[in-house]
Amino acid sequence: MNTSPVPDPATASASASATPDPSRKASTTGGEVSALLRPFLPWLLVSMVTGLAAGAATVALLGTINTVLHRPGGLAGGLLLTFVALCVVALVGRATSSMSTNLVGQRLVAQVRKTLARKILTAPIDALERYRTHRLMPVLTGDVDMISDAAFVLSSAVIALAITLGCLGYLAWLSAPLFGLLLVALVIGVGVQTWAQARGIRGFHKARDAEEQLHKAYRAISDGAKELRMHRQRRAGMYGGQIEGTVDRIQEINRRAIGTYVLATAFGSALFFLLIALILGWAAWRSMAPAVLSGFVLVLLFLKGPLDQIASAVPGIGRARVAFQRIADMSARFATPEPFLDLNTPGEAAVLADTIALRGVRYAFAKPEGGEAFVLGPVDLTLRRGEMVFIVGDNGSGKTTLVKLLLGLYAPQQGEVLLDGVPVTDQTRDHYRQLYTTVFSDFYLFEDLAAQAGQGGSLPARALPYLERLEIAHKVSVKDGSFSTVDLSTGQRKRLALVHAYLEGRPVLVFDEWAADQDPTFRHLFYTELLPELRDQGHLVIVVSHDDRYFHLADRVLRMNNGALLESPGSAAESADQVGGRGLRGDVPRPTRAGAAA
Ligand SMILES: Nc1ncnc2c1ncn2[C@@H]1O[C@H](COP(=O)(O)OP(=O)(O)OP(=O)(O)O)[C@@H](O)[C@H]1O
Repeated sequence: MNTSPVPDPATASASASATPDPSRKASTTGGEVSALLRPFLPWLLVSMVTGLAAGAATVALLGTINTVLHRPGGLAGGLLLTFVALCVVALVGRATSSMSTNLVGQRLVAQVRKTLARKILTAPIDALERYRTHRLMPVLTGDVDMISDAAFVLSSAVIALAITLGCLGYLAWLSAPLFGLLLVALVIGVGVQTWAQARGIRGFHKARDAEEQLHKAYRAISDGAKELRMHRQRRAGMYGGQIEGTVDRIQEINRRAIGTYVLATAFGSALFFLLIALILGWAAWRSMAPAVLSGFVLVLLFLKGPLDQIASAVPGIGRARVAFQRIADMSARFATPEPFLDLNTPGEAAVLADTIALRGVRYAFAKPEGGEAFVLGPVDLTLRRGEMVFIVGDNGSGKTTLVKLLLGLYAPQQGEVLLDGVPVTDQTRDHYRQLYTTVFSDFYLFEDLAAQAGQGGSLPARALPYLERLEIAHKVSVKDGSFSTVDLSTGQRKRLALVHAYLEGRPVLVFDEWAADQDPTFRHLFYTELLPELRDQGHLVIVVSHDDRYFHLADRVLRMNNGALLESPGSAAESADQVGGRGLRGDVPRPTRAGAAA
């Protein structure tokens, strides 16, 4: 029996899909953020060193200017050379620091984009299903862009910080008592900014939560556009209640958060002018060398620029921190990829020699709020090459879940799947999946047929007979490895998905409610000709269906009933008459819930 490491989500908290737990967030974020930044440490170091050099050179320039102001000869001789050299260092240092910070920012964004895409592509399907799409998109777009924007701001903020530190050093050297005064003002200013930052970040977190709600509403107005046209009350509720309310809430939260920063910055400016007044007062009270006083005031006034730059960068950096936490949280949720899921090499084609079997397979979903957890199985089932098997049952009885287990999309929490008698393991599951071509009821139609291009023969020529057979050749052609259009009716799009299936030529074909959108004539053709032909070509054909008029055509009918599998007694006997017993195993009907014999 497979002792899969996949945890039973039934025992997991149903809140897994809700807002992240802050304590968990804090513990995961630090690690994820430092893992994201680690590859860029050398560049960050370059940025820091050159930024500090530019800052030091700028401060030295200020010192030189102050000296020149109090020297009779003005800017000449050695001082001129020093001035020019310092200008060069300040400019080159600033440019290098800006470029390396920007490079780090852009590479970081590119890295985050690739990492997230990779994580989504390799995440277990059930983990993706728990993390809802309306939560995924704001992270992939808004949060990543936020970091990109912050990278620009950060580069000037780093230099401003370097200049500030240099200026502080110079001021300390100029006059210890005046520097003492400045230090007191700085401690108060930094304290107020820190308070503003904490308050601002709290606000940005709230706004970010509301943005998820907004995204959900945006999805509803695009995906549910038709329904909303038809229902005035719902439309009004959607706009007035959900969108307007959420947008106003976001606006209000952001306004307050940024307002806090603005107040803190204004307070900082007031403090600054008070400080200058105090220094001038001090100079009047205690005699002081003019060069010291002018130098102090000159550098202090200059310092206002970098300080303002840092203050204006703080909200953006605060928002980037929130965005970073969301990215890190999503990253941590998908931290356990499916093992052995290859993104690079096409690999060998999978082969079905004889059977696919489920042995004691059980799967339980997480318990939804206020509802019962759905449990499927344990299920025992053997399917053979060249069989046409229908999976039938009421809505919500577990047909799609059974198919997902069969396809290897869900790993069984108990039991095992066997391919030709060999258990499918984590290592072989992705290869095993390549046996199947699927058309789900909520299928996604890829326009390009590139995956089939390498199989010899011209793709348009190979596709044409299928397009003709499915009566869509007058609408669609294949050009440059893609369908010329997918702007078709739902039924026609499903026919295109079937063309994919034909062209792929994989051993097992799975159709989940394929015929539901087809007209009666084509539905008849599907059940009576297309499916039997595929079966006769040696494919194992699995059909999830509610079309009871055609159940008698199946070699076997498997009925799902509230998570239990029951092989329909009629189907085997009926089918035995019709298909000469092909693919039948003479199984007796057997409920395969817990306790059933394997
Ligand atoms: N991602 C999920 N999380 C939690 N429960 C789920 C999830 N997907 C399905 N379920 C539950 O599992 C049960 C079986 O769902 P499934 O989609 O397998 O039914 P089905 O037989 O294919 O239904 P239908 O005929 O309506 O397509 C449902 O009751 C549903 O509530």
